[in-house]
Parts: sequence; structure tokens; C-alpha cells
Amino acid sequence: MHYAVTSEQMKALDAHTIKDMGIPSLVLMERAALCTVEEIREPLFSKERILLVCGSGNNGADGVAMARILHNRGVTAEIFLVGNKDRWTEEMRIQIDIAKNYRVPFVNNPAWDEYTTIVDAIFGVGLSRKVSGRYNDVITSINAASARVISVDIPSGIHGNTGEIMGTAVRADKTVTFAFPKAGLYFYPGAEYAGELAVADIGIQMMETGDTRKYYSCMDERELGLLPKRQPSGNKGDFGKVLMIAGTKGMSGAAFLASNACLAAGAGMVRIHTREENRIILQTQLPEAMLSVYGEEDWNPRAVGEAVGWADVIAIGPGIGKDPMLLDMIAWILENSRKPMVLDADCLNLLSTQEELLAKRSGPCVITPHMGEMARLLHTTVSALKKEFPKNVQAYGRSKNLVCVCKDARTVTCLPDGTCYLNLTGNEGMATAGAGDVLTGVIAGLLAQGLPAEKAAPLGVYIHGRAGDIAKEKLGSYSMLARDIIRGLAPIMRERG
Ligand SMILES: NC(=O)C1=CN([C@@H]2O[C@H](COP(=O)(O)OP(=O)(O)OC[C@H]3O[C@@H](n4cnc5c(N)ncnc54)[C@H](OP(=O)(O)O)[C@@H]3O)[C@@H](O)[C@H]2O)[C@@H](O)CC1
Ligand SMILES: Nc1ncnc2c1ncn2[C@@H]1O[C@H](COP(=O)(O)OP(=O)(O)O)[C@@H](O)[C@H]1O
Ligand SMILES: [K+]
Repeated sequence: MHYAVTSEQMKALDAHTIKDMGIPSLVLMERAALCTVEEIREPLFSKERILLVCGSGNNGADGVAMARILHNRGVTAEIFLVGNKDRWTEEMRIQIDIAKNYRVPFVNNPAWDEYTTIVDAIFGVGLSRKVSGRYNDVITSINAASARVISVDIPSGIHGNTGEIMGTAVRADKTVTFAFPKAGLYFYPGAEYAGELAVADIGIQMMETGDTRKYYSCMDERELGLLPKRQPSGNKGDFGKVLMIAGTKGMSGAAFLASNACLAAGAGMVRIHTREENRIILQTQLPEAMLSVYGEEDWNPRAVGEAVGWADVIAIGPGIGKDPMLLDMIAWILENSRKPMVLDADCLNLLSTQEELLAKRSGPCVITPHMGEMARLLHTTVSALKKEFPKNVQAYGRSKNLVCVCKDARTVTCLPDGTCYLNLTGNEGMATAGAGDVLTGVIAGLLAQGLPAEKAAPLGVYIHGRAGDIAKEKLGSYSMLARDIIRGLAPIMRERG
């Protein structure tokens, strides 16, 4: 696990290191500059002729310090100051004086195409508004130049918290970020603009007493250790029974994908409860699953009650459709069962009209809306959701005591205690029909094996993305299908041993 921070959090950590720990700001800056200089190397970067484009704040001061280090090593490194002299920070003044003492060259009107490498040190975490005017022109020139570009801390113009482009932004080949990745380097489009990402340890640590819940938690392969060990003596009952309520008429595929993924994630048994029209196809496609059915106009409380009683975990939603009759069935299950649940897709759309049902239920519950479904639950639009993201998702999860997985190119999972996981696995090939159904199955499968919802949801998202990455490696992002994500599960789960 590692943590990603917002610009404000990074500033607080800087200030803590300087004020409370006593490491002078210039010492941190020297380390930052040295680390970034070390990243300018073949094969990506040539040191033949380097231009350092520096703003007025400490990001610019980092750039000036880098120019001096490169110059003293015999590299042709020239400084282009874009900022307003009146706005120079104390550190910037000092760095400029030192650079002048060493006779580092300054240029006023750079011939952009004559450099092999451009260092972007215009704005870092201090970017506070949209980029315009001269800054806009300079960033446009950097992007148009033939040189490779390395950004200091964050590509200038990318918002450190959201990854959005603040008017215009530098497109870097590599970004060297200090101490902790900024969230804006992970969210799109910032992640794309950053290019290759390196995190440099410059001596700033998380506050020992700090509550890490306020940062983004990012899982990595170490978290696979959370998967419960498969006991050699275990039987299928030990690995959990999942009731998968999925698939309306003509949507058997969603039920198949979710149930198949659930079994491939390690659940002991899956029983699909689906529309009667899907019986033959599902029994043919997935003979490992058990099956019960409901008809067009009735959902039979006795049959559903029996199935719910049988299950350890209940998943509702993949391809289920919006028939209002289903809302009665879902309401009955929410009111009558405290078993762990995963609610997805049209189940959430149906519930968005009767919110009190979600609030009233008890027992662990994971919801897996994509951005459109999340917006519907919040009675807002996707663009409004993005503006306050992920605070609004966190608030929703907290108020309803739900684990909320909000799916996107960067999925976030918010726990009721405020923890927010940001997932870094997965790829654009997963923007394919059925990928979300597979995720529902994976999370249900992990719950079935006894993982609490707070772990099953973010770990399921992580594993699902890794499985998608394996599918992309094999088939490419155009041709991979949701079923290939399921095939990708095995190599990941096997890493656990
Ligand atoms: N000791 C430390 O803390 C360490 C910090 N480090 C480094 O410092 C960086 C943070 O430095 P920072 O806080 O000085 O802010 P920074 O990113 O340089 O930008 C502020 C400047 O930009 C300007 N400006 C902003 N938006 C603008 C816009 N749209 N259009 C135009 N101007 C705009 C703003 O102008 P103002 O708002 O004052 O008019 C101000 O002049 C951090 O990312 C890392 O690289 C490392 O050395 C490690 C130790
Ligand atoms: N560009 C992307 N990068 C990473 N993951 C993605 C990307 N696009 C989609 N995904 C993932 O694929 C899944 C798509 O789910 P969803 O939108 O519910 O699709 P469907 O309803 O077709 O199953 C989500 O888990 C999402 O995070
Ligand atoms: K920068």
C-alpha cells in the first residue's frame, strides 16, 4: 500500500518537515533538484542541451537549482524565467543568486527546437488558478518543441488534486514527483500528461501521529496477502455460497459473467436466480452454477426466501433490468437479510427512486455504481459529481453506512469510516460490455471467502484491474472481452499461492 496526497496535504507535510522537524527548506530543495537531475538520463533523455523553464515559486526554484547542478557538471543548461520577479519566493531569490555566482546562462527568448531536453518547472503544487496569457504561450511552445520534457513535481497546468487541465498543461515524457504521488498524477487526464512517473524520496515523511485515512490509499501486490489462505482441508461450503440475482430476459450474459467471475475468484458455490427464459442457456454455459428462476410477473417470496437463507453472500444487479416488480423483491431482501451484499447496475437504478431502502438495511453492503449510476443515486449529473469528487461519494457511503465503489478509469472505493482507496490497475480495454459484471462477481467471491466488505471491495477492484491488464497484454485493448478479464483472474489469484 502507498498513499497519494492532495496539493494542500503535500504543503502541510512540507511545512511540518521544515517547521517541526527542522530540515531547512533549501535542504529539501537541493535533494529535490538532485533527484530530478539523476532522472535526466538515456535512453529517454539526452543531456546535449537542456532548457530549464522556471516559474516564480519554489517549483521554479527547483528548476534553477537543477540548472546550477547540471551546469557545474559540464552540461549545457540554460534558464528561462517565465515568472514575475515580484512574486519570487525567498528560495527562488537565493537560487537565482547562486546560479548567477556560478555563471549559469539565462535566456530571454529560447529557440525551442534547439534543445534536446526541456525541464518544466513552471508550476508545482502551488498552481492556484487557470493558466492564461504568457504562461499559456510558453506551455504551448514546450508541447510543440521537439525536445523530450521532464516535469518537476507535476506537469505545469495539471491540478494536483483532480488531474484536470487548468486551461492548458505541459505534456511530459516523465514526471519526478517529490515525497508522495499527488492525486492529480493518478487521475486522468493528469496521469496521461505526466508520462512515466518517478517518486523521489527527498526526506519528507508522513506525520507519525497522522491519520492516514485522509490520504488516498493505493493497493499494490502486497495486498494480495489479504486473500484468505485456501485451507487444504476445506470443502466448498467453507469458501462460501453466493446467491447471484442477475439477468433479465435477453440479458443472460451479465448473469453468466458475474457468476463465472465469482467462481473464478474462489467462491465455493454460486446459485444464479434469474428469469426463467435464461435457464437453458445459463445451465449450458455455466454448469458449475446452480440455478433457480422467477417468472414474468411474480418473484415468489418463498423461493427467494429459501435462496437467501441458503446463501452466505447475496449479489444483486448484473443485467437485472428495471422491471418495477424487482424493486419489491430487492426491498424484501434488504429488509429481511443482514448477510453481506453487493448491489450493482439496475439494482442501484431501481433503488435510486427509494433511497430509504438502502439506508434502512443492516449488514455489510458494497455498492458498485459507475459514474452515471452514482450520479443517479446522488440525484445529480456526472459533471456535478466530478466537481466534488470523491467527497460526495465519501459522504454518501458514510451517511448510508455503505462501502461505495465508484467505477471509472480510476475507480475509488470509499469506506464508511472515510478511508478512500484509489485504484491504479486496469486499462482502457476494460471499457467493454460486461466488465462491471465481472467486478461484481469478484467482490462477491471475496466476500464469500470471509473477507470483510471494507477489504473485499478495494481488493476486488485491484484484482479485477490486474486481470484486465493481463487480458490487455495477451489480446490488446481493442479485442479483449469481459470474459478475458475472468481468464486473467487465475494468474493473479495464483500469486497468493
Ligand atoms: N520547501 C518546500 O516547500 C519544497 C517545495 N518544493 C517545490 O515547491 C513547489 C511548490 O512551490 P510553491 O508553493 O512556491 O508553488 P509553485 O508550484 O511554485 O507555484 C506558485 C507560483 O505560481 C504562481 N501561479 C500559480 N498559479 C498560477 C497561474 N495559473 N498563472 C500564473 N501564475 C500562477 C504563483 O503566483 P501567485 O499566485 O503568487 O501570483 C506563484 O508564483 C513544489 O511543487 C515543489 O516543486 C520542493 O523544492 C521541495 C521542498
Ligand atoms: N479506461 C479504463 N481504465 C481502467 N478501468 C476501466 C476503464 N474503463 C472501464 N474500466 C473498468 O471496467 C469496468 C466497467 O464497468 P461498467 O461501467 O459497469 O460496465 P458494464 O456495465 O458494461 O459492465 C469498471 O470496473 C471500470 O472501472
Ligand atoms: K512543474
